[in-house]
Amino acid sequence: MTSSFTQKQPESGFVPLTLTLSVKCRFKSSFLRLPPKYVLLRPCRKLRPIWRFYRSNICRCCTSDQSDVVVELQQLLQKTPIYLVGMMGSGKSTIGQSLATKLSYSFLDTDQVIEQVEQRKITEIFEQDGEEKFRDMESSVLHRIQPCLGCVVSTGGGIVLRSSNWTVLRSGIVVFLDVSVSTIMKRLLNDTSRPLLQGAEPQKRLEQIRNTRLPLYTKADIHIRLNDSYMEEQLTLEQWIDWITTRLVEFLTTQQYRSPRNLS
Ligand SMILES: Nc1ncnc2c1ncn2[C@@H]1O[C@H](COP(=O)(O)OP(=O)(O)OP(=O)(O)O)[C@@H](O)[C@H]1O
Ligand SMILES: O=C(O)C1=C[C@@H](O)[C@@H](O)[C@H](O)C1
Repeated sequence: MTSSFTQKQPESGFVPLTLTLSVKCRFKSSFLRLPPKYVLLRPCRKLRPIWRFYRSNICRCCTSDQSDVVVELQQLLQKTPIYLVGMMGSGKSTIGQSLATKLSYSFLDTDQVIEQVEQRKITEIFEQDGEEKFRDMESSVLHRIQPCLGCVVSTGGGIVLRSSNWTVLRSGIVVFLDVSVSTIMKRLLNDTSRPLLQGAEPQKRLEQIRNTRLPLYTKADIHIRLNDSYMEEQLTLEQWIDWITTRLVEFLTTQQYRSPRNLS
């Protein structure tokens, strides 16, 4: 995709603008792979198709507003399910609900479905039946909701542990919300609903869990990561959603998309 065009020196008809796109775009990471050197303001007729391609593929983030991106994404998705994975407290349920609303998708949370089916809280299930039994329930719910066309599914933090779950996850687009342990600790400071964090030294436990699961989480199609806990806390929900939608469009319009998916 990096056409020789982007490396060209300015010629007549080009107005060189050494714009740093990061000034205009909120999230550098989604398009820094194709940094344009020159922006064509008055392209000659021969170059107009290239310019159109350039504008729609490289400067999407700068030239369109988010509603354009959402419409484009809906068309690209064709109801393909989106599975959010990540650590407890990474925001899968919170972000999932908003993302679903934005895309006119339905929203499902595997933890909530388990609690409704079992008529028990997850902490009670862990206490009474143990973690393995909970994992069976989680797996069963995930398989039963398939194919969840037009759904954003917020999954339990441990869904990635069972390889059989990946056959379902792979029927959609898997998005890993990677939030730092320090941010999770702040979010879940007074929370008692996550059984795995109820022992002593919850931060140490979170770090252990994250380290063990990271190779599994990173099997996701899209990895959403800021690498900066201060920024993580500053980002509004709307900004998280804009970022994810932009990354989804990018994913679906590049060769990263492993179509066709098994949606039957
Ligand atoms: N972007 C955010 N900014 C600030 N707080 C957030 C954000 N996302 C989630 N939270 C808060 O963090 C807590 C956990 O969020 P949420 O339940 O969405 O995480 P989760 O990934 O679904 O967790 P779990 O896997 O344990 O269900 C909630 O109190 C929520 O309000
Ligand atoms: O990370 C985990 O293993 C868990 C995360 C939550 O979503 C719940 O599924 C449960 O508390 C276990």
